[in-house]
Amino acid sequence: MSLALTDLCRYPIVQAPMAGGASRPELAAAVTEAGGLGFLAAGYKTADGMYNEVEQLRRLTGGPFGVNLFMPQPQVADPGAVEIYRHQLAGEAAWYETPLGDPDSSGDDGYEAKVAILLEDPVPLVSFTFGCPSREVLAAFAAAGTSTVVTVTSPQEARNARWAGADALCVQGTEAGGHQSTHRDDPQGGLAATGLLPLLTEIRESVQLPVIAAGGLMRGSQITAVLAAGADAAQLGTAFLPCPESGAHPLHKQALTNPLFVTTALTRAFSGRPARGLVNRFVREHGPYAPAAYPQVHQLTSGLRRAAAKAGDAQGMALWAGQGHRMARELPAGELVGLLAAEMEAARAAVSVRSAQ
Ligand SMILES: Cc1cc2nc3c(=O)[nH]c(=O)nc-3n(C[C@H](O)[C@H](O)[C@H](O)COP(=O)(O)O)c2cc1C
Repeated sequence: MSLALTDLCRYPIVQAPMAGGASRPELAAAVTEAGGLGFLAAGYKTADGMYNEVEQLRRLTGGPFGVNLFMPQPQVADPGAVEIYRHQLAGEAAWYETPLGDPDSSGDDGYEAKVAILLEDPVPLVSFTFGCPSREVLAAFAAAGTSTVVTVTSPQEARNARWAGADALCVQGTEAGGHQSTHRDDPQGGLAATGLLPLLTEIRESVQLPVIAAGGLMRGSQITAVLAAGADAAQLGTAFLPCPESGAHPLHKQALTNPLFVTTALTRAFSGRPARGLVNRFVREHGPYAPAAYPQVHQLTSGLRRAAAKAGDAQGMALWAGQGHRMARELPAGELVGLLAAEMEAARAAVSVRSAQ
């Protein structure tokens, strides 16, 4: 089965799955109802938590949607490096009056159980992040009538995903907010080497699969540009963060366009894996020292992140955002989808006028 996104939704606009609470069923439903494709994020949730959200979403819309799963990560981190980072974060724990998490607690978020639920009660689309599922798992989804998307950050990952049987790829450039979805974490900084457009072009030339482009896309004109470069659809995360239906923390929403947060960076500070977020005090102080240790660092800092959010301290929160964050617009999700579609149309018209001259 190959993925005909245009059969699934009116506009080639995918709302990115966003773990950590942003992509709530209300957000996914509003996007789907407006003619885009809404997504739920199952990462960091229990299998029951994912199931409840799927049921909630089904009550809100009869339209198509996707569910995103994190691939389980091998626990290969250097324990000495994690201990040193724990020592470094002791001052944060004292400041926020909260203990550091246990880095060795199981990082298993119930991948197998989630796969079993989604096979028993199929959804239209399932996407995978941080790796590629086995051929057996992808074949089982195909047999259940579910289309599969594997997120890739390099041509090699794209070829592997095609071999494994993915129906489509989500090509993620380094501009993207949140974690880089590299299939292997390279301690030297991650394998994702290029921005979206060159990566998209290279993958389109070597892998014949439908492609969803992701990373830094905030305006309809940018979506038109990636479609012209060979993408079948665009996946936007940061653009949907400020929507009233998004569950992002109010400080996170405000920070996107706050001139205090000028820039983003890829940092391991919060999770031990490269992820793009606004540069705040925590990123500046700890990013350079954070070890390549996912999910150990994620577990170590989980209480700190919660405490900073509770204290209303954006300088200690993980403010995931893509490079286009300054262009974020606070609109209801349905209106944002309509505006993006109108901007795409305007950009297409401008190009055809220019080429006719
Ligand atoms: C807050 C946030 C959380 C994210 N969580 C996930 C996730 O759970 N699964 C996933 O595949 N991608 C996740 N992403 C990455 C998006 O899928 C997508 O690649 C990215 O948002 C595209 O870049 P943009 O934010 O500039 O639009 C997340 C992004 C953000 C901003």
